Amino acid sequence: MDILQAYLSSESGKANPLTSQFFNGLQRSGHANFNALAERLHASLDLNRILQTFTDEAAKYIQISGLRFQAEATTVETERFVEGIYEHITELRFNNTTLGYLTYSTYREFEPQDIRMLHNMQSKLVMPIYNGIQFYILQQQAVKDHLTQLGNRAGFDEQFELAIERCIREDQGMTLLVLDLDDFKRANDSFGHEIGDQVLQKFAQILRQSIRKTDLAFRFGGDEFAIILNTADEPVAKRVASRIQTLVAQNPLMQQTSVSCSIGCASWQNETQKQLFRRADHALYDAKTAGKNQLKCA
Ligand SMILES: Nc1nc2c(ncn2[C@@H]2O[C@H](COP(=O)(O)OP(=O)(O)OP(=O)(O)O)[C@@H](O)[C@H]2O)c(=O)[nH]1
Repeated sequence: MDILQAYLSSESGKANPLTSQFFNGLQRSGHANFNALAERLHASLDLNRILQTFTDEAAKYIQISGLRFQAEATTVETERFVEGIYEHITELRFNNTTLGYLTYSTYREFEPQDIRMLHNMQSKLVMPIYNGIQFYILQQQAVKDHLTQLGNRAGFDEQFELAIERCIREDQGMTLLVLDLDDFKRANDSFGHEIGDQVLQKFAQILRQSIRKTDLAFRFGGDEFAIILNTADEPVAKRVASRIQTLVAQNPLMQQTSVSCSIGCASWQNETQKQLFRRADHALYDAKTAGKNQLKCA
């Protein structure tokens, strides 16, 4: 049975008379009381949880296969989001500014009374969503390096732990690259701190350009960086490292400041975070002592 048939069948509850009665009752009385919902929505700052709580309540009255909230800062979806046949998009506004857009995915078009009720419910969602977005932005700032906009050390620790957990749980590999600019102190001393900052920003851009969306790049601080690659395939890791070194060598600012980059690489081998990091760091040390601008794999 496909999703539409399931939805149209009586088992799915589409034609649930109790729901209809309740809903019609609400409409007749002119207003539904969503104060309890408002309280529950205010109890969390997590956008996913806020959206899920709202959807669970809305689903008592209307069949929704999924709800998505898109803001400038982020997009969140309800768990097990299923694309329906119809989409109903509404704007969430607060203080005359757009917070984002809600997309209801459904198997039938909304009736005017559905829309009226949803708008009533949505009025309870505005403040919790606003607070959730502010909280999300603060959380992002806490794990971001301000100069390069890459993840910072705290962000790395968090993501590195998650990556190792994924390796254990899903039997999927990962590779850690640790990178350090060569002779960056000399570039700083010769061209000044501002140019030094530009070198760091350019290098961060090269890292972003050299990895896939599923990989992550970080700046630890100073001229030290790391990349978590979503694969244990050494040739793939070597290709990424080589792309980075080539882009650095071809870049006019890097050429002008005579900065290159050394890279240490290690793939996960049933070990702890510390052990994997130590192996990659040793490989980086080997690359430095072997003359810099090199890649060494543990
Ligand atoms: N411009 C700038 N420089 C920084 C920043 N953070 C750290 N540094 C400088 O980065 C330099 C790092 O120096 P080292 O660790 O000796 O690195 P290096 O000269 O690349 O040495 P090798 O790795 O052996 O090639 C120091 O001069 C720091 O002052 C920053 O945010 N901006």
